[in-house]
Amino acid sequence: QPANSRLDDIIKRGTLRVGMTGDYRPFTYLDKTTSKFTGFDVDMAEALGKALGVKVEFVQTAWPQLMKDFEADNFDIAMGGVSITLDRQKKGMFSTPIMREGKTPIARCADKDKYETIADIDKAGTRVIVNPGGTNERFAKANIKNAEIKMWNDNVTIFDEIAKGNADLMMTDSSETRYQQKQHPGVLCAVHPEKPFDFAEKAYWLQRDIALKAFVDQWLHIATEDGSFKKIYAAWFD
Ligand SMILES: O=C(O)C(=O)Cc1ccccc1
Repeated sequence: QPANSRLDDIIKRGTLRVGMTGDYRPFTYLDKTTSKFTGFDVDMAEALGKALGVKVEFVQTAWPQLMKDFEADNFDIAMGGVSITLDRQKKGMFSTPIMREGKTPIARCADKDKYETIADIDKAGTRVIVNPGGTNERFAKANIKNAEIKMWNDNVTIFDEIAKGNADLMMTDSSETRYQQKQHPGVLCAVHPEKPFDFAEKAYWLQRDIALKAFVDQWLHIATEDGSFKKIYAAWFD
C-alpha cells in the first residue's frame, strides 16, 4: 500500500467527501428548503463514514458536471445511483456493484402497451423525455432516430411532464421506473422493468486509490453478509 493513500488522507482529515446530485429518488434527494440530502445512498454514505470513523460531507454535483467535478477532485467518492461506465472507469475506480439495472420505459398507464420495444418507441410523433448528462441521455441518443427527444433538466419534475401529457415516456433505470410508478399510482406505469433493454450496474465511483477501493469493497461485503445492506435497501426500495 502506498504511503500516501487517499484512505489514509480521509482518516487523517476526519471527513469523507461524498458527491451526489440530489435529484435521483430514491438514491439521493436534496430538499431545497432544508438543504438536506436524503435517500438510499445517503444512508449508505453515513454507514460508510461510520465504518471509516469519519464525518460525511455531502458535495452537490449534477449529472452534466459529474465528470468535471470528479476530475477536479471535489469529492472522494460519488454516490447516488451512479452507473458503472468505462468512461468513468478511465478516471477512477468503481466499488463492487450494488445493484443490477437497465433502461426500461415509464409511460402513462393508458399507453403502457404501446411502448414494449425500442421499435415501438422510436416512431415519429412519440415524445421521449430525457434528463441530460448521464447514461439516460447516452442511451436515448444511441437508440432514438425517429421519435422526438425532449430534454428536461430537472430529474425531479420530469415524471410530472409525462403525467401531464407534455411527453409520452422516459427510458431510465428500472429501479427508478419502479419507484416512480409507486409515486404516481395509476397514472405512471413501469414497462417490463424486469426485462431491461440494456445492462448496467450501480456502484460507488471513487478516486483512484487501491486502499480506498479495498476498504469500500470490504465494507460492502460485510454489509451484505450481516444484513445491514438489506435493511437500508428495504427502507428505500421495497
Ligand atoms: O449516469 C448515470 O450514472 C445515471 O445513473 C444517470 C441517471 C440519472 C438520473 C436517473 C437515471 C439515470
